[in-house]
Amino acid sequence: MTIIESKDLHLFYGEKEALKGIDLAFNQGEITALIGPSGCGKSTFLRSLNRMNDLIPNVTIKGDITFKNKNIYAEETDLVELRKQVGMVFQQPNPFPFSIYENVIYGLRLAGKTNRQELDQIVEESLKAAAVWDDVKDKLHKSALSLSGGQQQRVCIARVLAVKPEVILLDEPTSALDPVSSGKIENMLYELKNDYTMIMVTHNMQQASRLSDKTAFFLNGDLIEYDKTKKIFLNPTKKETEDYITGKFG
Ligand SMILES: Nc1ncnc2c1ncn2[C@@H]1O[C@H](COP(=O)(O)OP(=O)(O)OP(=O)(O)O)[C@@H](O)[C@H]1O
Repeated sequence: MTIIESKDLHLFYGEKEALKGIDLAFNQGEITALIGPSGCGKSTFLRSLNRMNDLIPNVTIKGDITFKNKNIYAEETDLVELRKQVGMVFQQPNPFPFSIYENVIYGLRLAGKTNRQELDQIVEESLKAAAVWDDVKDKLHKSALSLSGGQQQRVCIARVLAVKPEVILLDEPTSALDPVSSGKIENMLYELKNDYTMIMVTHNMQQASRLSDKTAFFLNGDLIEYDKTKKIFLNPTKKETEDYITGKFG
């Protein structure tokens, strides 16, 4: 079942057309990898899915994005609610300068939740799901900034999980991390696969092929090919896809 979908999506930064009519539908419970050379529009597309591009001046968007059959660009859209349901993890871990505990419950506090017992439980569940509970359980009230980059990224993922999103957007979530931390996050995302729909920009072809059900290949603002990950990696239809996968460019 489709949960989020773009229809003929065009995005301009000033005069520059960064997305040239993207049609893509994401199924509930699947992980999709967005791949393609630098500057082809992957992050721009990802950010459009929860309206993060709204924050950038001079952006014009045409076409539609629907989340659970509702147009997210409609005037009545509640952006806080949208970003809760369609959460985002960035390339650089971005914990707030508060304690680990306060980071995880940030969204819940905004939503007015104050029951200590309930918050404690959500903190534990979210940190466990993000595979960082054992690292931090004895220092929940220490600053999140005191953690390693990999631990910070997992706390940021816990922060997203705590508000129970339906879709998680990940923009190169492991590219700033060492291989051990990256591996931990990859395994954790794999475990979360059944409970969430995930859409992930990655430059790491092994990561895309290990983790994702579907892969979308972008080039110069166009979607060139979108299919099951196996098909894209083993038997792509388009020559451009094959050239990219085999490392001929990018
Ligand atoms: N805030 C912005 N203002 C103007 N142009 C932008 C902005 N962000 C991105 N662009 C341009 O839009 C195009 C697509 O960029 P985008 O970051 O989406 O590509 P990408 O495929 O995610 O690249 P990378 O893999 O390097 O992150 C590029 O030409 C980029 O220079």
